[in-house]
Amino acid sequence: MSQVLIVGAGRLGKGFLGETFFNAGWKIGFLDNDPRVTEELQRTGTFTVKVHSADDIINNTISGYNVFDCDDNHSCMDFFLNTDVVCLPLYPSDFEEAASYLAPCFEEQMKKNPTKKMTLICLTNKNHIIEKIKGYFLNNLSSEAAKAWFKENVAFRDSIVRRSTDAPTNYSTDLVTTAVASLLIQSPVYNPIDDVQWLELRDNIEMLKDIKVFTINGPHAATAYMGYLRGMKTIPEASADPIVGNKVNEIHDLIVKAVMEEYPITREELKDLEYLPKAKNEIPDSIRRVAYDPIRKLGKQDRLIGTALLCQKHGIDFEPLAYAIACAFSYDDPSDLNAVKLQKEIQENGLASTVTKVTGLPQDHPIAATILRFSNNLKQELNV
Ligand SMILES: NC(=O)C1=CN([C@@H]2O[C@H](COP(=O)(O)OP(=O)(O)OC[C@H]3O[C@@H](n4cnc5c(N)ncnc54)[C@H](O)[C@@H]3O)[C@@H](O)[C@H]2O)C=CC1
Ligand SMILES: O=P(O)(O)OC[C@H]1O[C@](O)(CO)[C@@H](O)[C@@H]1O
Repeated sequence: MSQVLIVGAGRLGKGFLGETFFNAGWKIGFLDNDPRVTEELQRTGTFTVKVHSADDIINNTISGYNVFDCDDNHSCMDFFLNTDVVCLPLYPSDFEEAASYLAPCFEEQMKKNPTKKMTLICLTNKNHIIEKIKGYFLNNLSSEAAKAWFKENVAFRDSIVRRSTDAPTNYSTDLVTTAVASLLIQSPVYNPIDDVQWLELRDNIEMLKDIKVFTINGPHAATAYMGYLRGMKTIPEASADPIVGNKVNEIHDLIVKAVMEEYPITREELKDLEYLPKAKNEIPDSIRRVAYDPIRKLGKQDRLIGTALLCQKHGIDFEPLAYAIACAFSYDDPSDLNAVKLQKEIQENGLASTVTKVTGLPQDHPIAATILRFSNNLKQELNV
C-alpha cells in the first residue's frame, strides 16, 4: 500500500489531501506541531469533509489515519521510513521549522534504505520560494553525503492549489472543500501518484503558478477585502453583492489582459488554468481565510501588488486594483495577527510609510500614490 505523510494537518491537510489520499486507499499519516490539531484528530478518530464537486455534494468520513506530534523523539520516524510521498500544506513562514524537524527523518532514511526514492510536495500560494525551502532542508542535513543523497533521492516539488478548503479553525474535524480542479504538481515525481484523483503532473509550474495566483487569488483577495469593508463574512455573500461583484469582475478582466501580455500563454491555456468549474452550491468560504495575513498578500510579487505592477507595465488601468489594495490596508480583523500588526504600523508610522514598507513601492510610485489617494475616501466608493 502506498503511503503519504501530511505535514500540517490543518484545513488543506485534512480537507483536501487527507480526503483525497483516503479515497485512493493510501495509508495516511498526519504530523502537526499544534497539539490542538493532533489531540482532536486522535480524540475523534475520524474527520468529516463536505466535498462540493461540480455536480454533487458528498459527506465523506475519513478514518484509519496515523497522527504524530512534532515530539523530540520523532515518533513519526517508523511511519516516515515507509513513506513514499511527503506533502507539506503549510504557510510559507512554517517551512524552516518543518525542515529542521524532518531532517533527521531523511538522514535515517538514507541510512536504513539508501536506494529509496521519495517525493516531497510543497503546497502554498507563494511562488519563487521553492529553492529557498529546499535550502532549509539541505542546511539541516548534517553531512555532505546526506545532502547528496537528498538531492538524488527526493523529488522536491512545488505545486499549484486550485481549490478552497475551509473550517472554523485549523484543528476542526468538520471541513468543507471544493473539488473541481486538480492540484498541479511539477513533473517528474519519483513515486507513482496516478491512482490519486485530483493530482496532476505538469511542466513549467513556476510560470503557471504566477498566472494562477494573479488571476485567481488576485480577484479573490480583492473580494475579501472589499467584502470585509461592506461588513460581510463570507466570499459568496461578497461576490453576490453588486458593488463588490462589479469591481471584482473589472479587476479580473484587467488582470487577465495583463497576464496575456506578459506570459507566453494562449487564451485556451489560460482558461484551463484559471477557469474553475462552479462547484454545486458554492462553499461558504470565510472572508477571514481569504483575507488572512494581509502583510503577505500585499507583498511585491503577490496577488495584489504583483498584478497592479503587471498592469502598469503593460499600460493597463491599475486603478481598480489600487482601490482593492487600499481596502486591504484598512483590513483590521482583530483575530488576524498580521492585520493587527499592519494597523499598528499604520497608526505609529502613517499609511504612506507603511505602504512603502509592506509593498516595497516608493511613496512617489504611481501605484503607491493611487493607493494613498483612494485611502482618503475608501468607504464612499463602496457605499458604506
Ligand atoms: N485552505 C485552502 O483552501 C488553501 C490553502 N492554501 C495554502 O496551503 C497552506 C496551508 O493552508 P491551510 O491548510 O488553510 O492552513 P491551516 O492553518 O488550516 O493549516 C496549517 C497547519 O500547519 C501546521 N503547522 C505549522 N507549522 C508546522 C510545522 N512546522 N510542522 C507541522 N505542522 C505545522 C499548523 O499547526 C496548521 O495545523 C498555506 O500555504 C495556504 O496558503 C492554498 C490554497 C488553498
Ligand atoms: O491561502 P492564502 O494564500 O492565505 O490565500 C487564500 C487563497 O487560497 C485559496 O484558498 C486557493 O488558492 C483561495 O481560495 C484563496 O484566495
